[in-house]
Amino acid sequence: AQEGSVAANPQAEDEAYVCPVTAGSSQLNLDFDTGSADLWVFATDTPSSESQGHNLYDTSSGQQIDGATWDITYQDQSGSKGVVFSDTVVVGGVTATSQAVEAATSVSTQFVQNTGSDGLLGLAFSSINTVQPQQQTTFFDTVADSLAAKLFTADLKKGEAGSYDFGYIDDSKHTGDITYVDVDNSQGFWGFTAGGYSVGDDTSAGGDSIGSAIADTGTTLLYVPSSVASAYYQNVDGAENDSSQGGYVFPCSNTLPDFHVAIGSGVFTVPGSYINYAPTDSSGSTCFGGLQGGDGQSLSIFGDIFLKAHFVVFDQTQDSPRLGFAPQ
Ligand SMILES: O=C(Cc1ccccc1)Nn1cnc2ccccc21
Repeated sequence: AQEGSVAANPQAEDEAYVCPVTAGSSQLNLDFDTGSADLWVFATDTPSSESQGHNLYDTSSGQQIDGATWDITYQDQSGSKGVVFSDTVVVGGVTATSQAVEAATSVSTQFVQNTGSDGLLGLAFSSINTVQPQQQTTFFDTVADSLAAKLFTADLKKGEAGSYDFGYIDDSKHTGDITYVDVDNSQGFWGFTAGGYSVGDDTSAGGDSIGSAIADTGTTLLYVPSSVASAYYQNVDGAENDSSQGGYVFPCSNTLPDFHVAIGSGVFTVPGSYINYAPTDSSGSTCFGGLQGGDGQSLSIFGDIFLKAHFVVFDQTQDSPRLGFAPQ
């Protein structure tokens, strides 16, 4: 049975986390993304005007899947599209022998400009993989039956390398028990229900329930209902929701309160320091919040700001999928 571990390296400001992957004969740094299900890469097929500064997948090592194409657009309207090869993909020693590697023939500017990432490795459910006419499986689904245990874990960290482990739980990476909750994968995501929340020294996480949420390593920040974000920033002097800056900003001199959320039988805390995401300009006087209100959508996105404060188990060992959360 296979098991393995790979480093998750933070990009600037923990905007994303990239992991070393071997695809065929190529070494790539890919953004592991539990919010999507395509493994796509910058490749020798990618126009050179779009691929400068990126490591490239050499398509000559793979077998092109005849007629297969893909096209993905993310929530922020970034995206890419292309053709598909079958090749060997190795992550932390775990080998997928016939993995669909989606080579980009067109990539949007957000990805072109982020030269620290050579593509994405989707870890959501294969039901939302975009390859047509025949849908392909994620890396995890491709290797799942060969793993010692059908699960992977994410141990992202603030400002330092964490890890993704496949096939086993490393109990040295978490303190306390793992709290498991049911997953609703009907939309292809690692969906769960978040309960009440509280702010600062009140660790009760009572109050109104946050509701439907997804665990999304491909999203940088933590997006909650606008009422929750408003209640949080009431506790921050000088905070304002500035649409021209894209959301809540506040004077960087603030010490931000912790944010607590009930999930299953547990209460999970995001330290206030994690919610002071980054300065909005070089003067460093105004800072952008790591906790933001969703743009009216009913789905909360528990992105890296939340995930990097915890050890998270993405578990398909049971008849139905589940998520496990533990303090790190
Ligand atoms: O798109 C999202 C947020 C989202 C909103 C609603 C439903 C599901 C996910 N995350 N994401 C996941 N991978 C990404 C890659 C680029 C940009 C955003 C990305």
